[in-house]
Amino acid sequence: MMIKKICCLGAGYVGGPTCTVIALKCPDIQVVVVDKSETRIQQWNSAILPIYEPGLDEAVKKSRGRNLFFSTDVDSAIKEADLIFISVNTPTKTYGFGKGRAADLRYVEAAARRIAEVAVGKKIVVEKSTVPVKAAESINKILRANMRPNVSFQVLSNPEFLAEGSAVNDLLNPDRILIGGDQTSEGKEAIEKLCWVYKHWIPEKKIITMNTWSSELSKLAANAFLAQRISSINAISAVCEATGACVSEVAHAVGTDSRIGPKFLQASVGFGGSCFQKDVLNLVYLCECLNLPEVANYWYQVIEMNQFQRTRFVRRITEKLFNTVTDKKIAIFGFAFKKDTGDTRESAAIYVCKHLLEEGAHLSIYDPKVNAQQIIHDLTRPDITEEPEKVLQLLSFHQTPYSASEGAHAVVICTEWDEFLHLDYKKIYNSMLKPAFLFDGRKMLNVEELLAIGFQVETIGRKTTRNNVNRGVADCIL
Ligand SMILES: NC(=O)c1ccc[n+]([C@@H]2O[C@H](COP(=O)([O-])OP(=O)(O)OC[C@H]3O[C@@H](n4cnc5c(N)ncnc54)[C@H](O)[C@@H]3O)[C@@H](O)[C@H]2O)c1
Ligand SMILES: O=c1ccn([C@@H]2O[C@H](COP(=O)(O)OP(=O)(O)O[C@H]3O[C@H](CO)[C@@H](O)[C@H](O)[C@H]3O)[C@@H](O)[C@H]2O)c(=O)[nH]1
Repeated sequence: MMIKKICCLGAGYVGGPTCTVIALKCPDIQVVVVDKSETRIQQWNSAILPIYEPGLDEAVKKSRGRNLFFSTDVDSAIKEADLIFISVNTPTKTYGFGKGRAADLRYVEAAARRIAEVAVGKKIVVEKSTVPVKAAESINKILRANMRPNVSFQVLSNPEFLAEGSAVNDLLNPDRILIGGDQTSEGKEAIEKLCWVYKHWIPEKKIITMNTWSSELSKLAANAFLAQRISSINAISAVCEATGACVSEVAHAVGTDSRIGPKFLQASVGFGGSCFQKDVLNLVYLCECLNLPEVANYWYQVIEMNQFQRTRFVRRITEKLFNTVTDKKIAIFGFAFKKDTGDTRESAAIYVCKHLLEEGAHLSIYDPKVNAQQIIHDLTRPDITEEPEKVLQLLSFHQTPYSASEGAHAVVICTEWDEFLHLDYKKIYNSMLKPAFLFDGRKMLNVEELLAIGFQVETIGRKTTRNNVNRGVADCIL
């Protein structure tokens, strides 16, 4: 039996783009992406997709209605599919045992129970969501305890490594595809079938197979290593700011060691996104449960350093603005957790804004892909503020960075959108109150040009005040 029909439970940032690329590259396979959210499915079937990813619109248009379908009819899709991806959300638990640490597996469990209830025939169930080690075993138990007669299941782990903002490209040209499964003949047969799907466009040597637990742990380990690199360079950025060393130069020098490599050494206001914090915490909780407190503490430091970096940045803003931001207008450039996405989950901007709002600053916010409704949602959440009404009065939203910065005391760059590289900063400077401050949380702008315009510039990982320029520190070109 080859795979003719695939169903994916969860039409989110992973399920949508992943299935779009499978449908694009496997015209012989019918792919149905289902979700319990009617709104999300309606958006996938409309001209304006629920998520922004470069290249996604075109890819969806090519396959939708041909061999790619988005539907809320979960049961029919499960029944008809040979292979079912579980691509539902696995957020950090906000209640009960493991609160603030463990992954909340209720959506994965609900998906498994639905599959068990309605599936007929032989099915391969593929865990694509990021989960703790041994989640596949739990899925297996749920399926077997509830399955109908004459049904058989094989559960595989196939974690996803795409990054938002480059999802389509990552899916088309992944570094590797990882598939874990039972090392039995049935397990190996299921692995082969999933390999066959990927081999439509991915060279065989990039497809790695292993046991299920290794595969599950590899996903958590990969994200922990990536997040750790960012926390490491951010820790060094604090030393740079205190000494006059320049973090870009240090990162360059460190990254040219071929054993270390240059990627993921970009110091910033802190990492965001739905994955890094959640998955590192997931690993921390796993270690705690395995009675490995030293290992848990080791990885927890990655999160603590990230929180320190965000707080440190806001403290620096406040200090430079003469120790008060109350009633001052501050323009926030960028709200997404990174460029080329409209996603704001765990964005550093949320925490920067939270602290500034607590100090009573007026924030005028501009982001090319995040709408006002989303920002209001993020900044009035109960974990961010106890005074949502007050927060609403302190916020304004803008269609251009120019209107956001008009009459402002400071501009704060939170997201590294390319368009911020090409703005008319002279015009921005002229429209601001003086002294005009610019805080570059992404270390993306040319400090010398901004200083020449007249800005007071503060950037991550470098001393940049005029005094320092005179002392020659401004030689550090970003
Ligand atoms: N976002 C990323 O870049 C990324 C990358 C790699 C891995 N992951 C992992 O992939 C998983 C999904 O992440 P995401 O960002 O796509 O999440 P998401 O929140 O964007 O999407 C999940 C979707 O699943 C739906 N859903 C939940 N339970 C369901 C059910 N029982 N039946 C049908 N639909 C259901 C939700 O309505 C939602 O639309 C997570 O485990 C995440 O850690 C995410
Ligand atoms: O040198 C760097 C690189 C990234 N970041 C920040 O780190 C966060 C995460 O960025 P990135 O990893 O590019 O995006 P994600 O979409 O979160 O992707 C990560 O998380 C996904 C979900 O698990 C994985 O699939 C990907 O492989 C992994 O890169 C963002 O806030 C970035 O701005 C930095 O501050 N410095």
